[in-house]
Amino acid sequence: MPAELSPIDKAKYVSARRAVDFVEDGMRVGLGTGSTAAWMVRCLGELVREDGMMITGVATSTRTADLAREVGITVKTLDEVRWLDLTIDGADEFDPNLNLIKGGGGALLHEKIVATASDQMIVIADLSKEVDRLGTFPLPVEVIPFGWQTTKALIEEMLSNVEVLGRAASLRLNGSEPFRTDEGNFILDLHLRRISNPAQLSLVLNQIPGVVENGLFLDICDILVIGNADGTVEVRDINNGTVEHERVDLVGGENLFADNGD
Ligand SMILES: O=C[C@H](O)[C@H](O)[C@H](O)COP(=O)(O)O
Repeated sequence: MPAELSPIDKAKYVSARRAVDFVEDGMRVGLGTGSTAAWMVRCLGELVREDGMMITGVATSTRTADLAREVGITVKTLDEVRWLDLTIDGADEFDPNLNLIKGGGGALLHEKIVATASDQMIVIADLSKEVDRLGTFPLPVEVIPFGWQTTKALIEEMLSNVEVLGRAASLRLNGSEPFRTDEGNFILDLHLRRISNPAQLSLVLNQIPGVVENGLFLDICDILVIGNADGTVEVRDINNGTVEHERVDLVGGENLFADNGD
């Protein structure tokens, strides 16, 4: 008897299940990182194993690559594939224009490179990620370890010149050590509370020496699939302005549950 999913896992599963409907045989697919994206990788693996779908996955983190191989997806590097048909990924926040904050799991750099290399980006999320204005979730910024305290001070100084409510930056830790990204870099989390001009902030952040990339994903997401615990999903398409409501069968998620490791 499969285990019952928690409400949050039901929401994540149905968003992931609906999103993989966009994947077609032969596609090159960017595979996001995080707990919602892990559901998507599991769903895709099922399509590969049970329906014989042929896809090539490009993973945005080593943990996603490991999971994808485990479930039967062929994984290649972005340099082998170059361009992707679509990327499916989670988000930490989304606003009404489908602008995002990402990087809660520290994978923002690879995620942004992969999403930018894709014809289409589909974001999967539950309603807890919806905000009127970005900034409640601390904005992750990937910085190189060399001189990171100077980089942090430059970021905090810059923040006094842009329209945000908070100004503090904190070094992300893994236990007592700095958290390391897949590139060996550090993450500074910016506690901004409200970002009035995300485009301006993204530009100025990326001009600071030592900053590699920031977690603002602006004008990159094409379709957002919001999952709910009752099995309903909302599919918002920013390009054609449509919003559709559908229902997804939850039983498939319970069968996948035992294996969903992220
Ligand atoms: O670095 C991690 C990614 O940007 C994730 O997609 C994001 O943090 C959302 O993760 P989750 O689906 O676990 O909430």
